[in-house]
Amino acid sequence: MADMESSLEFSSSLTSSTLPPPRTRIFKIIVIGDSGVGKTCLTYRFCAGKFPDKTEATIGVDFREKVIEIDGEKIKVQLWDTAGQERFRKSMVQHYYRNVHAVVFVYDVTSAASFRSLPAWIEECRQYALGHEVPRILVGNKCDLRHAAQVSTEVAQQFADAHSMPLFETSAKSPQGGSNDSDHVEAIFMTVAHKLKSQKPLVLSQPANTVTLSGRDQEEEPRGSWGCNCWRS
Ligand SMILES: Nc1nc2c(ncn2[C@@H]2O[C@H](COP(=O)(O)OP(=O)(O)OP(=O)(O)O)[C@@H](O)[C@H]2O)c(=O)[nH]1
Repeated sequence: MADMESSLEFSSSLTSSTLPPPRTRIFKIIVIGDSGVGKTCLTYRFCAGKFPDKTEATIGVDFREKVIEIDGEKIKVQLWDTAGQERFRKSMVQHYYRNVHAVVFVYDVTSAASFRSLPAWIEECRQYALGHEVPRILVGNKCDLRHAAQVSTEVAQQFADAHSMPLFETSAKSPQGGSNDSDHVEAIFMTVAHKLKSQKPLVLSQPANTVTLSGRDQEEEPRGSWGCNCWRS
């Protein structure tokens, strides 16, 4: 009996010490759009849960991460907040586009110019070989400034439909996402994460107890297809 107990003890300690740590999947999502549309505020809002006190133009790229749990699985959402200003993005741009799992295009609902720039941002994605198999969403930010809106929901929806993207209108600033009919920032990124999680095959992963600040050196794995625009939350 004593032998049996000690062998059980041995086998359980062997199991716990030899099992690899559980792996946490990482979803790399890049956020792009003109300077000033609110990319930093949106990513900060999702990761820190609040509107930042103060922001400055992003130089190169900033990373923000948040671990979320979906259906009992911990997933790391890694948001790459890219610089909108050309002079601050040139040297970094090729790094944004490596191993990307989803793209968030942002425009400012109070800036028609930022909306008109969207085709150029889509074209840049195409140049870096991000095709329609990579999930993309369109976000109209600053809905708390509806009175100053220059881009109507109808026009934005037509553009989104033409590019097979779901449209979300939100506010990084308002606690409730802007007006009553606006989307919550958290819900938008969670919707993207749910979609990515449901994709097969699996995406990047790492042991749960390691920290990654950059996705640059991670190996690429095949992605599933996600071309339809029918998954609005
Ligand atoms: N009213 C309002 N202002 C916002 C909102 N989101 C961002 N802003 C403001 O818009 C300005 C630009 O926001 P950022 O998040 O720095 O913009 P960005 O797109 O990251 O800009 P770059 O880093 O230059 O590419 C700041 O003054 C923010 O306070 C919003 O939802 N509502």
